[in-house]
Amino acid sequence: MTTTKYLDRAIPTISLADFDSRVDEITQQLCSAAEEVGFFCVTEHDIPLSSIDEAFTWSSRFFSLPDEVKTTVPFSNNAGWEKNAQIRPSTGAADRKESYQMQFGPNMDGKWLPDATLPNFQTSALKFMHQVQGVSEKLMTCFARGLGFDDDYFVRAHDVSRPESQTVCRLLHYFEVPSDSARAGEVWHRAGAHTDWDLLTLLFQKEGQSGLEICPGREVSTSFGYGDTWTKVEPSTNGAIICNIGDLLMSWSDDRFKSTFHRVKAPSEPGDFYGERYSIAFFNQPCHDAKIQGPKKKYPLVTGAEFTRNAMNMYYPKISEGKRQQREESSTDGPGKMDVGGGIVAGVGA
Ligand SMILES: O=C(O)CCC(=O)C(=O)O
Ligand SMILES: [Fe+2]
Repeated sequence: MTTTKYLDRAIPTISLADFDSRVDEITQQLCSAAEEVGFFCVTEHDIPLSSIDEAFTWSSRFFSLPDEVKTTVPFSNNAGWEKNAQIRPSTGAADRKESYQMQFGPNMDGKWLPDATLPNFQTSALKFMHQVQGVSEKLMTCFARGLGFDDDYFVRAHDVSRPESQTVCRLLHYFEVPSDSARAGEVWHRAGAHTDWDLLTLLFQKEGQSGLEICPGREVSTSFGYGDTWTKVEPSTNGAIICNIGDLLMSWSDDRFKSTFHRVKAPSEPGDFYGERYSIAFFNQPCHDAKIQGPKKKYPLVTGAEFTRNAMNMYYPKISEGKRQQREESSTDGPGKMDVGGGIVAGVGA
């Protein structure tokens, strides 16, 4: 087995305290973090730690439900539940996890469980999502300023009160990995290396549940290759939000801001975390009718709907190959590796 090469890279920590009076300073810090690493940590963001803890409690309540219940809200159109069904082009195999994607508007029709099944879940989830949207809007304001757009430019394009909204909050649950999996010759992908294809991702992790790693160095949003030297991003202990630039903001900034490859490593080396792992990712997706083009017009103008479709086309052939490969593997490994969620999960902003 090969040993992972690691490099300590500093992940900038940026405080949003006194946002209105410090907006220029924060803009400058965010823009340089986005230009250099593509990942940064946001503190003093006004979401209380208790709300984040509560969101994780709801998440574990949701995932503790029997699969027969969760399968009544199956994944389609970027909303709903899937299990072992997301295939990454970088690995060609399914991530061993389950996820539940929630949106703000009509895309969730039929995708919320009835209140009798999980009382107050929908209300609590939407409350948390609006809090995260609030932080996203501050970051969007700064990135708009940094690029010379008017302050509301990105906020308008990501208006979650419109039916055209595509923004997604994704609850994630990675399964425990058997500690002898490497010896048994098995590879348990948690989240294979990828970039997110949204504007900006806000990620909540749980203390002690490590595994997130980044690999900076991508120069243009149209390239797929990434290096082999990783940097660990440890979960925060104080409610800090880990944020990363997605492909959409990379192309919308004419490649000035970097959408960085990252993964949740399949544990295989001493010190890796093998236990079950929960995280929550909030993907800021453009409204269908948003018009996307950077200030220097490096890439042709596309709408939010077209951008998502182009991203799907770029990944889809590789995903299909992966699906075939997974089917072949499943036929020798037995039912443990079959999709429960069914179908290919793509176009999820990640
Ligand atoms: O679970 C994590 O920590 C990261 C998840 C992620 O990168 C994604 O879902 O796009
Ligand atoms: Fe991601």
